[in-house]
Amino acid sequence: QSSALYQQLGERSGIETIVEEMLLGVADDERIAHYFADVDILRLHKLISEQVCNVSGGPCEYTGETMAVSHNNLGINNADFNALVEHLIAAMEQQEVPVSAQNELLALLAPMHRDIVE
Ligand code: HEM
Repeated sequence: QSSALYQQLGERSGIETIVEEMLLGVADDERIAHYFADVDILRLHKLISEQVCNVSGGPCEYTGETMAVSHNNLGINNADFNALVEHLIAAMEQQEVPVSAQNELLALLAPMHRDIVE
């Protein structure tokens, strides 16, 4: 049984759209785009979609690396983290995800901050 949050995010296809929009925003944001210059974006899209699906209570397994390993030595700071979150919020707004569900997802991602930011 999938969670209410997973459903409010639009299930698998809604989540894939949200993550795609987020990555498009990131790619267009000179504050943080440079981090992604040499990254396989299709793979990243797949992995972040899996992860969002999984943490939101959907029927997905996350097959990527831990957040600590994958962000190790990238030098990501608080402002970078907040910039990416801005694009995530904008993408959820665009998909008309209710604000309460947006906040629920952000609360589930927040604990990852300590593994991502240096
Ligand atoms: C809650 C916030 C974030 C989540 C959920 C997240 C999630 C992920 C995931 C699932 C991966 C793939 C892991 C793997 O390769 O197996 C990844 C990789 C990556 N993330 Fe994040 N991330 C977040 C924040 C950030 C921020 C703020 C930045 C930089 C501004 C960033 C930059 C990167 C880069 C550059 C990679 C690719 C690393 C590589 O392939 O060498 N991430 N992230």
